[in-house]
Amino acid sequence: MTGPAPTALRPQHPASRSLSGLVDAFGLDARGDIDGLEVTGVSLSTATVQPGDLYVGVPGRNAHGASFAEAAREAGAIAILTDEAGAIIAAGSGLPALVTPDARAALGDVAAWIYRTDENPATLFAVTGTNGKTSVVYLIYAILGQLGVVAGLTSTAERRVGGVAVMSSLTTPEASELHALLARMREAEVRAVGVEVSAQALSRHRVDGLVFDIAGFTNLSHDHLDDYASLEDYFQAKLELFQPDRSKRGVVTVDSAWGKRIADSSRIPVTTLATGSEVDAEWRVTVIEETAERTIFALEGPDGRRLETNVPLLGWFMAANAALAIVMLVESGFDLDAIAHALDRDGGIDVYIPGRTERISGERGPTVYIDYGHTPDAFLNTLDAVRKTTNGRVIMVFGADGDRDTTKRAEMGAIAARGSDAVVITDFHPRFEDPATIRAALLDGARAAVPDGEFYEIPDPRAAFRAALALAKEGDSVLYAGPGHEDYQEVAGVKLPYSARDDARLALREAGWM
Ligand SMILES: CC(=O)N[C@H]1[C@@H](OP(=O)(O)OP(=O)(O)OC[C@H]2O[C@@H](n3ccc(=O)[nH]c3=O)[C@H](O)[C@@H]2O)O[C@H](CO)[C@@H](O)[C@@H]1O[C@H](C)C(=O)N[C@@H](C)C(=O)N[C@H](CCC(=O)O)C(=O)O
Ligand SMILES: Nc1ncnc2c1ncn2[C@@H]1O[C@H](COP(=O)(O)OP(=O)(O)OP(=O)(O)O)[C@@H](O)[C@H]1O
Repeated sequence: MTGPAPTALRPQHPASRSLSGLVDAFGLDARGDIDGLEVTGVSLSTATVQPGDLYVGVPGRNAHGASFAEAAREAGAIAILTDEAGAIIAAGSGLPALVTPDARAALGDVAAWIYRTDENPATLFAVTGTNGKTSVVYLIYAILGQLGVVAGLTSTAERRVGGVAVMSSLTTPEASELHALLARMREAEVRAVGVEVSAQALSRHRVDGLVFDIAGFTNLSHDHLDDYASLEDYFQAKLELFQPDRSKRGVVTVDSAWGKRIADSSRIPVTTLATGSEVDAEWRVTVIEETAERTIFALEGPDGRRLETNVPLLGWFMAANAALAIVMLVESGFDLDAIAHALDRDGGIDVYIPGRTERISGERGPTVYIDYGHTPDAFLNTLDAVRKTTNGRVIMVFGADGDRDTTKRAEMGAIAARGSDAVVITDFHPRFEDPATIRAALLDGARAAVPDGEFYEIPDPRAAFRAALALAKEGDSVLYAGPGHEDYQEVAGVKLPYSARDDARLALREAGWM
């Protein structure tokens, strides 16, 4: 794929360690002369290799990473860590090989050793679930800031060290990048870090070499059935986070049966949280008021502990996300009263989450939200929240990912059709799929659910958004779901520049609403 070069935050002053020390520590089979070699970093991709790095060659979908050993050497790598097949492939590269049966499985501990991330670690918060991970990670980061704690985060949107941020590519970085990031955070005296953990990260060793202090679970619903054979397999991948080799304690939202199963099957101490009054839990969040600007909620816990505050985001689920963030902080040792005091002082949770039900319209005209929702459940919840705060019509714009779970498209179309007064179907990231086929699946789902619905099919997202805006009047809402914080559209292997947020602001100005 072509597009902007990946960026990653690494330690600015890495300490070197001896390569033979690494070989001894992990019982690696060293082939070639490694005498006197010092390693300062580790990378899984030639695109990110820096001088002094150990390059890690793992088998991939398209190639064995070891076939890029020569390029890694040219970029400054001093050796390659790989498997037996990789050692044969890399033999002519001029790099000494450190051989292990499964280099990906070894990577987390190797990266932890190279970056010494087990020394003086920050408190680590992991968040998993189908929807809400990024939001909870940002909420933890924001509340920590309000408590005066220097914090960091890694999410689908950004990696953040104190005030420094870079855009993310994967939701959870590869272990090499994650440990480098944690080392950089230690340099910046970050004391607490929120880490968004995808199921894929757990299945692919990306969070190896770490034990989280607190793991949080939001929810589970239909997604990623391209990566997992069934929802049960996807659930089992997430459940792994709530076991002693991954996390010390857990906080689990038990609104769904999946949450209850996590709480019952985990082998670490777990605290439960529920929304509303239907389900039993130790902590309970109750929504008091939902407006287009904020959601006010109460959180009640054991021993009569209680907090009332607000989050400047739309929807009951953002109150649930905020409650999960607060209970995770309490479980890590922060006092609920101290949190309540900081939030009262600041008039609520002072958070900005890029592209999550982000209201981008001004005082006049229809209310416009740009959202990252790309699952049936996210559509259901955001549409419900928008409907509750809209007097007029709700118009929805969306597309679906190409080369990703195709089985959710009909359901996305159906939910959009049922929840909106008009639907504009457009292109999202077609990738290598035919975009017309993706739109047709969404439209079929919409038409099957609401045969006489008002549907438009407009391939170009800029034109689609303008068409939706032209349908809207004062008092109406436009929900554009999918692109969220992203600044590109991926078509046939190329990332074309496109920010839905910037373009929507431009369209609002063109229409005279801003
Ligand atoms: C399908 C999949 O999992 N792909 C991952 C895989 O890439 P691949 O198998 O396609 O790699 P490949 O092209 O065969 O190359 C093999 C190796 O050679 C290296 N290489 C390749 C070419 C080169 O010039 N130089 C080089 O070093 C590659 O970095 C790789 O290590 O290995 C790469 C790193 O080794 C990953 O970055 C990549 O994740 C891709 C980008 C991905 O999209 N993964 C998805 C499934 C994912 O993880 N998604 C979740 C989303 C969760 C959510 O939002 O809910 C996530 O956590 O992001
Ligand atoms: N607790 C929740 N329950 C259901 N839907 C939610 C919840 N929180 C957020 N959403 C919806 O899901 C979308 C994605 O939210 P968020 O980015 O926080 O989730 P995520 O789990 O990080 O997703 P991804 O891994 O794809 O980045 C939001 O824009 C919103 O539409």
